[in-house]
Amino acid sequence: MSGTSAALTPPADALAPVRHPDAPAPGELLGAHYEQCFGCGGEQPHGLHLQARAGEGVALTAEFTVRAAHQGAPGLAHGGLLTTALDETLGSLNWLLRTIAVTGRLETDFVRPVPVDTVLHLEAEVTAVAGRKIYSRATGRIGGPDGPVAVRAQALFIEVKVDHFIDNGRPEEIQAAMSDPDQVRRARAFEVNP
Ligand SMILES: CCCCCCCCCCCCCC(=O)SCCNC(=O)CCNC(=O)[C@H](O)C(C)(C)COP(=O)(O)OP(=O)(O)OC[C@H]1O[C@@H](n2cnc3c(N)ncnc32)[C@H](O)[C@@H]1OP(=O)(O)O
Repeated sequence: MSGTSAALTPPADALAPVRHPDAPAPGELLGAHYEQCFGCGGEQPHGLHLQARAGEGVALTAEFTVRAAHQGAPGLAHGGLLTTALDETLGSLNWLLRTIAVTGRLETDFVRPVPVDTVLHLEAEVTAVAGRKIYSRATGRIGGPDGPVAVRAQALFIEVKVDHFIDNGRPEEIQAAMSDPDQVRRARAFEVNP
């Protein structure tokens, strides 16, 4: 059984999402938005190391291999971890809009257990945009990109400015990020979204 709460249903005046002209080309890897990110960063030893690849329109695919460090029950992925993979995948969609956004709401259906060493094949798309609100959905399959659905999610992301992170993040990490020219360039490129 699954369902979607009213908060994840776009309003009648919501618009179709528009891929930004400078979005990565279809097939291109998006790379990490922050190297310390648990979802996509390369500097988190037990992180998901999720790799997302731009698709057509405002859609993408991603892969994540479940490791022993990601268990909940013996030999099975922790549900919260799978939700994290979905959150990261859905969040990556905002790169294609060139919009900085944070997760406001995320609903997950767990359909099948996911064993350790499984590659989770994710696909996600933005379905609608209403002002600062970005509606999206994602599916995770096992056994191959066309395998059975193991997890699916719907989400609402809310657009924010870079100041959201500067004002709320722990000062040590904010200062380190602000002194990294690559990180600043990535953040500012998003902020000048016309
Ligand atoms: C230094 C460089 C850094 C660079 C970093 C780049 C990194 C990229 C990062 C990637 C990160 C990866 C991903 C992560 O890990 S993101 C991490 C997890 N998420 C968060 O930490 C977000 C925490 N929440 C907040 O900060 C605020 O609540 C936000 C910003 C979301 C909204 O507070 P704000 O005061 O701004 O706005 P508002 O309250 O007027 O709401 C606006 C509209 O939205 C609607 N609404 C809001 N919430 C919900 C809800 N739960 N369900 C349904 N609807 C909701 C609300 O009704 C309203 O609708 P309307 O009345 O307009 O119709």
